Amino acid sequence: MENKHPASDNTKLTRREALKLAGVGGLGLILGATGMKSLLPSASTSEKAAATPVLADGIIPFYGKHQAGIITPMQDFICMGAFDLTTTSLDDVRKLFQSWTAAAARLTAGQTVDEESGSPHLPPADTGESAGLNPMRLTITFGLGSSFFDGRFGLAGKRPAALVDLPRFNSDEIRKEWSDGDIVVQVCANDPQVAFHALRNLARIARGKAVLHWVQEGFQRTGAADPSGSTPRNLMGFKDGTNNPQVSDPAVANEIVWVQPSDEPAWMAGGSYMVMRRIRMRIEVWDRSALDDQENTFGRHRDSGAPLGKTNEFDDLELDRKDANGNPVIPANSHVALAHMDGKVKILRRGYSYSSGLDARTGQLDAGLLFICFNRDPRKQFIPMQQKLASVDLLNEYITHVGSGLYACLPGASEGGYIGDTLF
Ligand SMILES: C=CC1=C(C)c2cc3[nH]c(cc4nc(cc5[nH]c(cc1n2)c(C)c5CCC(=O)O)C(CCC(=O)O)=C4C)c(C)c3C=C
Ligand SMILES: [Fe+2]
Repeated sequence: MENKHPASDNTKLTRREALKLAGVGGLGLILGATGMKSLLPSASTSEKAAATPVLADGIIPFYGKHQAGIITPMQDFICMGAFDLTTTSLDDVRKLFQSWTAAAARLTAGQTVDEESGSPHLPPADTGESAGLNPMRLTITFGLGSSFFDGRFGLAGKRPAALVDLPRFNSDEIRKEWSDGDIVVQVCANDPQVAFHALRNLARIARGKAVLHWVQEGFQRTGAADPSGSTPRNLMGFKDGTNNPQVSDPAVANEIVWVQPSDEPAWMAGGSYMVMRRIRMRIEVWDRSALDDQENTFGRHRDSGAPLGKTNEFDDLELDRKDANGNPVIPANSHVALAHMDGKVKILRRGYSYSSGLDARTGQLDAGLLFICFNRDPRKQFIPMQQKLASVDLLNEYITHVGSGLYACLPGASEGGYIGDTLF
């Protein structure tokens, strides 16, 4: 995860500015042949032909070797949902993914979900709430849960060995309503309405074939609130994401995130495994604990984000450093000391804070971390790491895992193909 927030992501051009820039041509704006109808509110036909600008900064290409939304630098908002298939026909599943692929390509390019029929007697193709909006770096990422391979579609033999049922970890209080699902769709954007619009329209397309099982939303501080793009803070007040691997380096991404052609099965090459954990924080208890307890819990200073005993956020973690009494400066059961895994096991974290009102039973805030990570093989990465954390992490006093899912995120699709075409 990179922590730079391009300030331009939040720059919405007015129609006049967009047309002006389009006239300049070749200076950062691309004129998309497919058009950007939803970007410009009502334009005359001649204007549309002359200027259908694509805001280079607002668009993340949908097609490619890998799905977007995995090593993509994080957007400000997430709206993700899991679907359960109601059809038992593989042909229906294929058609669903073909329709979703076409819709996702349009939406991420800032277009409506489909062409309108023009008939006032039919429901509009698009629900309309993102009309005129910049796509705001929208990405849509699809994954398959283990239940997808349960035999309904004749694909049981194709289930990846890495797509295990996650074990029950110490202190888990996992609830079905926030867990699993046949298919997961992760939607991220720098605008919550753009993200919601995409998931809602994908759910509409799925009608008769799949229904939503859960929807979870998350946020971090926006690029507008922190144009410098420093590491975002979680709801416990600590910088979260500092020591994420530098996946802009392809060698690092191939090692940690992407399933390689040499890995099994072949149809997952270029894909990745996503773990989702809804982790509730006992915020009220945390807020009553002393600053030094908080810092010992994470093993980092709250203000700077530096490892305990150091000054700067990106200073090296030196876990064997001792104080004058011979005790580790960073407690051995602190979160970072454990999650570091001796530097041998790494994951790519891409989580968001969530806030879901009040728990009516306790009168406490229902808030925490929608933890999301990507890894090449969860049996070697997430699972051993979480086993270690679940057993002794000081952070466990303040958190509970209440939702869970593991999904095989398919490789990317090329134009003319569809997400899932390597499998069905
Ligand atoms: C199994 C993986 C992890 C879970 C679950 C997890 C939960 C969790 N983490 C924080 C806050 C922080 N985590 C930090 C570092 C960090 N966390 C993980 C893994 C999981 N975290 C890793 C691999 C690392 C990096 C370790 C390293 O090598 O340095 C930090 C420190 C800053 C940073 O590097 O990001 C914070 C803060 C919370 C609040 C949480 C559950 C609610
Ligand atoms: Fe962590």
